Amino acid sequence: MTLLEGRGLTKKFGGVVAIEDVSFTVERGEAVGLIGPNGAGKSTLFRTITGVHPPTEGQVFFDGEDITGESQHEICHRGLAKTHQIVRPFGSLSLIENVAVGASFGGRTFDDPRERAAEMLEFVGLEEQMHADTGELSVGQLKRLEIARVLATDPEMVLFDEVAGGLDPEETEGIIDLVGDIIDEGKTVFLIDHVMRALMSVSERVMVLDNGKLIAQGTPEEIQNDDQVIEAYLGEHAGKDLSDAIAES
Ligand SMILES: Nc1ncnc2c1ncn2[C@@H]1O[C@H](COP(=O)(O)OP(=O)(O)OP(=O)(O)O)[C@@H](O)[C@H]1O
Repeated sequence: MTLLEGRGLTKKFGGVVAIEDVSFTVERGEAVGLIGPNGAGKSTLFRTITGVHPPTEGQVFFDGEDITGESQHEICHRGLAKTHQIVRPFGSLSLIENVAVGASFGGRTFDDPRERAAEMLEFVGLEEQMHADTGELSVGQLKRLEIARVLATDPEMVLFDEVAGGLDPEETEGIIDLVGDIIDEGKTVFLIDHVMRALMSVSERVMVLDNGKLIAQGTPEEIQNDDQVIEAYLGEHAGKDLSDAIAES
């Protein structure tokens, strides 16, 4: 059953067409990856879905309802949440306080937001740092904190925007394992990542954006052998084929 659907989504910034006529569906419980060269429109698509900015044209449906034009807050309350590409916690608050604030975003009420925050921090492996200052965290730990913040809102579906960006290989593996745990818990997941090997290891299906257009979708294996996808990436990794780009990512 379809949980998220985009119909003819276009987003223009002045003369720049960031995404153009993008239509897609994500089924309940599915894990879908979104790839594409730099500037292809991936983050814009995620922001358009989650109410950061409304589409110029087209509609977004979540759980059968038209959510086009709703605020981030309203969309979060429906159970559709997104991690931020650049994590900016409240520096003056401890980890548990940051996540407890997250638990209240979207207007959801929990009997004890701190208890919920503590559970989420444990789930992402930050229980020992619960009362620490966010300034003491590594990039990998900040990404885990961001995941805890989003999970605290009790989403049915999570959009991960480059959750492995800027991490070393070991941290990347840890974060991707965590995304795998979230998928195993039954959440529907849509994720962008430049670390394609990692993305393909957790995605059942992969969609490809190039120049704002959805040019292909299929299983990770189909995508790696798709001529249009290989061509889109050849521009970025001149002289290499897609499998090399994936192996090196
Ligand atoms: N707020 C904005 N104002 C103006 N132009 C924007 C804005 N956001 C995105 N763009 C433009 O839209 C296009 C798509 O950008 P977007 O960040 O969505 O691509 P991306 O695929 O996520 O790229 P990357 O992989 O480098 O993060 C780019 O040309 C970008 O400059």
